[in-house]
Amino acid sequence: MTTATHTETHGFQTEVKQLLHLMIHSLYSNREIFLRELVSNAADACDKLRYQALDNDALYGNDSELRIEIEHDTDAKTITLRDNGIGMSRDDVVANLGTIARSGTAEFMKSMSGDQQKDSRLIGQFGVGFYSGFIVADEIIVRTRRADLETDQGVEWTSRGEGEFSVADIERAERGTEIVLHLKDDAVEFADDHRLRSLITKYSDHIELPVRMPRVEKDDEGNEQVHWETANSATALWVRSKSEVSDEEYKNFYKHVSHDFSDPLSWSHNKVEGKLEYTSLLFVPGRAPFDLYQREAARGLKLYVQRVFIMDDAEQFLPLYLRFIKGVLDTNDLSLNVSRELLQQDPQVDKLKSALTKRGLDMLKKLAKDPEQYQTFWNQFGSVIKEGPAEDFANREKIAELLRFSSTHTDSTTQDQSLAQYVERMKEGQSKIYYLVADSFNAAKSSPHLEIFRKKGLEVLLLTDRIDEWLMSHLTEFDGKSFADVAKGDLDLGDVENEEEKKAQEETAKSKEELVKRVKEALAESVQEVRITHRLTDSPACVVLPEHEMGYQMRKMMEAAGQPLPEVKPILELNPEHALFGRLEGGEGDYFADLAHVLLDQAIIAEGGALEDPAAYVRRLNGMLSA
Ligand SMILES: Nc1ncnc2c1ncn2[C@@H]1O[C@H](COP(=O)(O)OP(=O)(O)OP(=O)(O)O)[C@@H](O)[C@H]1O
Repeated sequence: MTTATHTETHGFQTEVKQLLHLMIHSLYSNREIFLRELVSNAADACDKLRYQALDNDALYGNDSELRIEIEHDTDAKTITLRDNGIGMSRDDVVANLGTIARSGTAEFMKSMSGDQQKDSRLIGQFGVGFYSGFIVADEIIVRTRRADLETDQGVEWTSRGEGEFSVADIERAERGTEIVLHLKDDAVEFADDHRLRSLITKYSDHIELPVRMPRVEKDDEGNEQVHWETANSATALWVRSKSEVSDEEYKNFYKHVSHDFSDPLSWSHNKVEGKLEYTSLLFVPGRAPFDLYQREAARGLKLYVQRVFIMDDAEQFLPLYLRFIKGVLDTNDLSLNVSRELLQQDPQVDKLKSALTKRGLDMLKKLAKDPEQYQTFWNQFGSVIKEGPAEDFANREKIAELLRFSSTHTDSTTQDQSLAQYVERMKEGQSKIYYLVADSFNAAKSSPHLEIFRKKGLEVLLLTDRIDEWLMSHLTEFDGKSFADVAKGDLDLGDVENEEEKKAQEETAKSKEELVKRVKEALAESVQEVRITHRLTDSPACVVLPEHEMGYQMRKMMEAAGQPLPEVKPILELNPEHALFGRLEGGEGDYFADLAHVLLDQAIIAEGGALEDPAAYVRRLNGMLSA
């Protein structure tokens, strides 16, 4: 019996309390994952010890055979997990087993709806980790000692998972951690040899460390003898050859490295020998984590050097736009004593990064062959991929092949059209890929700029993600075709229009020169130019921006980021076929000026723009309506 001294009681951080509460609701039918989570932690603790022992062999003491042990006691209704890994100090225990370090967790949990709270896949993405023990236990006792501390610096942590825990100092001869789960009455089924063995095979087979369980045998004299026997295959999964690993094993391994509860969408396992020597196992998750857009969120691969675990979240090996990829990199090209700092200077890192980037892109290209799976991927991660062309110029063509868009071809919000499909559908004489950027799908779909394109049967990509304009400013061409924003510059439909049409348009423009001049005078400072257009069929007017001007979407983003921008005046284009154009031609004095202003303001509104003086617009319009 250990004597506990200096007992203190602490409250759990609010996030932990919320998590414990949610877990009970959402994870009931997934209860067995507690074993996977605790074994993962134990394996991580052994990995950390092995890594630290590279510089300090003394940490092993007289026990260098790293292992995990699991035993149960049916009568006492307990399961005990033990590891001889790195262990924890008292401060570590309070910090690690009383809080959730991941930032944004509290906000995310608050934002979850009732149904979402019951969705195990959502709650699973926190990495419920250690706390999952409380799905099956109504009391957990942790006894631990950090490998570099003396035997009198052991710690005992106890909690019933109800808001608080206590910690005390204990004497502990062994380093590492022991976790005793006192099972709830409805979870005693887990205190069973057969059940535990099958769970270990299911979840922990691929862990390189032996997971051992006791087997009681009677010797010749009838005395009970306990043999510890390894219950998993204890070979790191990525070391095995592809043909030996089943899909089920890959999926379980993904859950181990990612702490995700859902299956991955796809994976890519490669062993490379030659100039670079590495094994990589990369996964595409099925669902985006809540902190995908938070700068400080953990990302990156689990890094091993010659099979020794070096660090989690090694972010140097993949570009940001592939930050959702999870997995393992095991290489012989780095030295065992690499640290995060050293990684930044090592030239091998860049080579590995470009190799893994290629692997990642190839994996996505393959995934794209299954349109349904790829759509799931795109809906979750598409806007991250859109960061690609700006970040990774060298791979921009490959990235462009992976992009999916909404388009006038489908007129649906689903982004499912590739550039290759667009190019295939291009009309004879069409040389450009047309696109339109707007704030929302509806604004895009009914933009006046599309009128002529619809009339001529020309497809236009409809871009409504915040990042789209940024994306398009980094994509210059695809398959030899350049991109053209339909709301910027002069309208150029190339050879889709014949010479006669062009000539007729020029003539109309010429004959209306006088009117254009009058409108320009009436609008004075509000526009930089007025011209006649044939872009429009139904609308009387639209505004366009000069070819190289920043679009409205990007302006809004820059302004929101506190970046002041010089004002740009729009170009107003008028539709000579429209009835209101006829009114303008016949208009005089105030009526003429009011109508010119109303047409300009309406064009800005249709564009999703904000009027500088909305009240003036309303006044003018009402004046005209009641005239
Ligand atoms: N068996 C163990 N030995 C040593 N430290 C442990 C052990 N189990 C947990 N810990 C420590 O407690 C921390 C919190 O564990 P928990 O499982 O809650 O989250 P995590 O493993 O960090 O996160 P995630 O599960 O999302 O990866 C771990 O990071 C580790 O530092």
